Amino acid sequence: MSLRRVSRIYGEGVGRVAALDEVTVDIHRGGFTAIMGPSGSGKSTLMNVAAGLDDATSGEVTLAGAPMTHLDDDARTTLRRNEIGFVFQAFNLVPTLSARENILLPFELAGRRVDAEQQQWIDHLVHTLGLRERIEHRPSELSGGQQQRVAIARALASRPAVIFADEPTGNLDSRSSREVLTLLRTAAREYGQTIAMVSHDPVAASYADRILVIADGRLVGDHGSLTPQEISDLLIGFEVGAA
Ligand SMILES: Nc1ncnc2c1ncn2[C@@H]1O[C@H](COP(=O)(O)OP(=O)(O)OP(=O)(O)O)[C@@H](O)[C@H]1O
Repeated sequence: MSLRRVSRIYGEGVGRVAALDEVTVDIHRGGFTAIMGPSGSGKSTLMNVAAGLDDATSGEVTLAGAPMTHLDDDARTTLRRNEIGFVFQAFNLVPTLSARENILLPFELAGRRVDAEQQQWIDHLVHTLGLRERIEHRPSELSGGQQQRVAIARALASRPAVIFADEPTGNLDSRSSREVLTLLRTAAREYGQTIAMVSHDPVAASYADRILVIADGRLVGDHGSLTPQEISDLLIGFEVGAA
């Protein structure tokens, strides 16, 4: 996935806000990238524009070889369904469906049948994520950590070009958080799954192999793997700098 001089401007005149200001970045295949920055710096906007949920005001977004910014709504929806997985803080599972049905939902929505190879992959995920015993349960019968594992299985099931995770551990206790972050890291390392995670949490970001820092809509930092302490120090620098 790549962004070339991508801007997203809201409002005009005195109310004009450049939520993204000429951001250029490549997110490499199989990488686990954390997107960090102060509140209001443009992280959600970056994710929404990269995922085609919001339009860039200018610049180019390319996803899985397709020029997202030049597609019509239908083509973009299809690209998003096939090539992007989402994991949110609030899990976003359908309460009336079982874990199994939630995992298969993207295939249903896309009108795609699950072939034998995909079924094998899904079975593997369910087993690896420790969900086998819980697969017929509804979300309300699962713990927060289990619900997030279902959401991760759902995102990984169709092997999308990229998974966007927005504060995926925001609602979890520290043990479940560690499990979920380890899973995301494993998905990138072992399955080559590209993951972009927005987080405020230096511990969460320390699981990533790359850390992007956004401030005032601009990309101001691009680092390899860092410790939680190094990440905290980095962010304090920007909070102070922005004040
Ligand atoms: N629909 C909108 N209309 C006007 N301004 C907006 C809109 N959405 C976002 N903004 C502004 O764009 C800037 C970036 O917002 P964004 O939500 O991307 O930040 P963020 O880094 O995700 O923040 P947080 O960490 O608090 O979630 C902010 O100044 C915000 O007020």
